[in-house]
Amino acid sequence: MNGILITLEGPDGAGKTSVLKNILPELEKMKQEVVATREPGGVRIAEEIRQIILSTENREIDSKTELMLFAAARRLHMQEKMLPALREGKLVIVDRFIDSSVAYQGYGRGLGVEVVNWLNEFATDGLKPDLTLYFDIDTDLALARIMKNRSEEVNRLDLERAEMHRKVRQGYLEIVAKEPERFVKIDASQSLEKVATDALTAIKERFNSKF
Ligand SMILES: Nc1ncnc2c1ncn2[C@@H]1O[C@H](COP(=O)(O)OP(=O)(O)OP(=O)(O)O)[C@@H](O)[C@H]1O
Ligand SMILES: Cc1cn([C@H]2C[C@H](O)[C@@H](COP(=O)(O)O)O2)c(=O)[nH]c1=O
Repeated sequence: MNGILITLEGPDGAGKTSVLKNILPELEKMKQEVVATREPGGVRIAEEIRQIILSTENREIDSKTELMLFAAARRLHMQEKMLPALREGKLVIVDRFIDSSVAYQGYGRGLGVEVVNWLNEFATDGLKPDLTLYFDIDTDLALARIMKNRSEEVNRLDLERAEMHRKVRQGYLEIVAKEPERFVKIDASQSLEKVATDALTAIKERFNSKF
C-alpha cells in the first residue's frame, strides 16, 4: 500500500473534528488525494452501528458489547473505505481509530489493554497509522466545551461521569508514551486556529517529502 494513514485521537471535546474541518482545505491542496472519514462510521453499516452505540437510550449496552460493536464498525469501515483508498495511494485521515478503543474501553471501562489490543489486531489485521495526532486537553476544560455547546450531538459516552473521562485521558497519555515515534502530542487547550496550525505543521514535517 502506498497511501498514508493519519489518525486523530483525544478525549471528547478536544476539538479533533473542528481541527479536521479546518485543515482539510489545506491538505487537499497537497499532491496526494485526501479521504477524510471518521469512526465509528464512515460507511453505511458502520454509521448504523454508530447510532446504536452512541444513542443515549441504549443504556443496556455493557462494556464488552460496546467494545465488540466498535470493533465490528472498525472492520467494516477499514475494508470498505480505508484500505481501497490506501491501495490507491491516497492520504486517509480518520477521526478516531484503534487508540480510541484502548483509551475508552481498555482504560476508561477497565477492560484492560491486552484484550483491546488483541481485538484491534483481529479487526484490522494489524493495520497501524503512519502518524497519530493526539489532542491533549484537561478533562474539566473538555467537559466544559461539550456542555457549553449542548445543542450539538451529545452522545452516550459524552454523558459518562468525569471519572471515566479522566481515566480515558490518562490512558491516552500512557499510549502516547509507549509509542513516541507514531504520536505527535498537540496542546488542544489553545485557540482552534493555533491547534489547527500545530496539526498541519506536524503533518507537513512528517510527510513533506511525500507531498
Ligand atoms: N480550540 C478550541 N477552543 C474552544 N472551543 C473549541 C476548540 N476546538 C473545538 N471547540 C469546541 O468544542 C466542542 C467540541 O469540539 P469537537 O467536536 O471538534 O471536538 P472532538 O474532539 O471532535 O469531540 P468529540 O470526540 O466529543 O466529538 C465544539 O463545540 C467546538 O466548537
Ligand atoms: C472509535 C471509538 C470511539 N469511542 C467513543 C469516543 C466518543 O465518545 C464516541 C465517538 O464520538 P465522536 O463524536 O465521533 O468522537 O465514541 C470509543 O469509546 N471507542 C472507540 O473505539
